[in-house]
Amino acid sequence: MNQETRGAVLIFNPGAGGRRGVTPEALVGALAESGFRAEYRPTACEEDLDRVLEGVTGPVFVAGGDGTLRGVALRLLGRPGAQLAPLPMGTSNNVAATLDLTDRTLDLAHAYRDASTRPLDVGRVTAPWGDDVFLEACGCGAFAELLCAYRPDEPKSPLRAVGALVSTLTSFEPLPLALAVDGEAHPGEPATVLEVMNIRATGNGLRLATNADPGDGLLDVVRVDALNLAEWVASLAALARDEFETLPTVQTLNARQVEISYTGQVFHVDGEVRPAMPGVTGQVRIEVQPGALTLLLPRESVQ
Ligand SMILES: Nc1ncnc2c1ncn2[C@@H]1O[C@H](COP(=O)(O)OP(=O)(O)OP(=O)(O)O)[C@@H](O)[C@H]1O
Repeated sequence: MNQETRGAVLIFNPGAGGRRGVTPEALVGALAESGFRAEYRPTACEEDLDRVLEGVTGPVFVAGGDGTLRGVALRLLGRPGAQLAPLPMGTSNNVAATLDLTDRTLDLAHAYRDASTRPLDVGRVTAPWGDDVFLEACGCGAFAELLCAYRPDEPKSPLRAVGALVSTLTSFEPLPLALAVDGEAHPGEPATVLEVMNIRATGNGLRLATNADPGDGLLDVVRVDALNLAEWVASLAALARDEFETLPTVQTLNARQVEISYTGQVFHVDGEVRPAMPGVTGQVRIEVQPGALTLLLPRESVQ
């Protein structure tokens, strides 16, 4: 691809957790050396993206974490020619980690000198609370409850995270869920976690779907049985070893379409919470939209 005179837009989240002294000016300079005339369009909050991305097509470099990438991705959906170019600068960077974008932000901007495109699937959700789109994952159970207890809209706090973990683990009851995958019913015991994943990790780098590929046109359904204390400990140890899917308490299925019974339980969509709606019943329907977005990535990271 000849990138010598390509115009582009740079989105830079000054509040992203992994910024470490990187500036938008330094990124514009590095991208210029990589062959992109990147115009930096400042944003003070996610809502500003509506204004700065109006009518934008072509490459959009996103310096930020998963929240910033989600904000840009949702606005580029359905725009022909738009390309999402991640420059991971967040705390967890789950999407970037799945794409093997592990270089430092500025080094990565230089690596775009030799860039190439690849498709990125998204998950589409139709639920009693409304319609949603996810890049990472959507699910219910202990992780969604934990995120809800943590209150992700408030400033990050390790102390609040510990409090949320303790309150969730001591009060959580496994959910008796009806699950259908590509139209086939999967009866099972109550579940501790049910996650529909597009990438390998969600939350604070929880690698629940070790082998997920965000461009294969499939979602990974990860279901965890009710756990006793020893199994909780084994699960955490397996997560740390990146072997979560090998646990006997975990089932993983590939799916194009998933239906989960809804009895008002808390869900999460990427890093956002969809709070409990007591008394409401129905279905949560989740479908993959293959290649809904186009990624622009350094060629060395495109398999
Ligand atoms: N374009 C933007 N400009 C300014 N602020 C933004 C923008 N997009 C999102 N934000 C705000 O910044 C917060 C943090 O962003 P982000 O999630 O990208 O960083 P992080 O939390 O450090 O990374 P990660 O989600 O990978 O752990 C978001 O929750 C949102 O409130």
